[in-house]
Amino acid sequence: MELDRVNVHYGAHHAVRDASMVVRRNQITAMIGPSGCGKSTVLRSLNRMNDLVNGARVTGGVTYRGQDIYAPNVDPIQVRRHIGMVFQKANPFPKSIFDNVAYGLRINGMTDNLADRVEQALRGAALWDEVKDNLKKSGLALSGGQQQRLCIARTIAVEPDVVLMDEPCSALDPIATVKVEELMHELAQTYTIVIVTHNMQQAARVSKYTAFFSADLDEAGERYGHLVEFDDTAKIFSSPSDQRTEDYITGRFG
Ligand SMILES: Nc1ncnc2c1ncn2[C@@H]1O[C@H](COP(=O)(O)OP(=O)(O)OP(=O)(O)O)[C@@H](O)[C@H]1O
Repeated sequence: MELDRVNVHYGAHHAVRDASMVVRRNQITAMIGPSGCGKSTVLRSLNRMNDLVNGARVTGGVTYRGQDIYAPNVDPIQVRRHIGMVFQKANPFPKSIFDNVAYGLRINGMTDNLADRVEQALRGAALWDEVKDNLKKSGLALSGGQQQRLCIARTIAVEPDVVLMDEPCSALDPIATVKVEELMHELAQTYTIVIVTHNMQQAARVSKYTAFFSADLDEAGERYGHLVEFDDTAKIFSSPSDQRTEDYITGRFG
């Protein structure tokens, strides 16, 4: 995917200015930066999730495999089918484990071999062994870490290309976090992953590329977010080009 000078407004507030970066296939790309610098906003612009936010407006180019996802003939629901999303707080439906995973499959008419598809998705999310004897149990009865993996299973069941993750581990304990991080590495063999994280160590551990965002004040004193630096994760964390990145990763601000 490619972002070309992406700008996002919420009503009159110009929240993100001129963010340009690429998202490489089958790699994990992390977005880091202090609170309010627009990481989630930019993430949501990658699958038109901002369309669902009142007053949000995205301008600039977002292309997926060369196609402008904001072009008038593009159906946002199809965009989200190819570019799925996992949220900060696991949000299983009040349904059985099976039906949680089958939900998107049914909506998208992917009901041939439904049970196999559900199994594959649960295996892909490293949850199958823990739930295979309890598929009728409510998704809400699982632990937090299991719920997040159920949400990952639900997302990958419809076979997206890209999985966007908005702070997927921030509500998890360290053991569940390690499981989801290990899972990300496995998922990256099949999917392209973009993760927003507050946790710099997590970005350093899991990602190949990192985008560092920051927030500044404009001439009118309004806060806006922007992309400071995008590079290999190893470079961002060892010898960043920009002093602001250096200050952030060494804990001098943010
Ligand atoms: N739904 C919304 N409606 C109005 N303004 C919003 C909305 N979501 C975000 N914003 C504003 O856009 C700016 C960027 O917010 P965003 O949540 O993208 O930042 P972030 O870097 O992900 O922050 P955090 O790390 O705290 O989650 C902030 O000023 C925020 O107040």
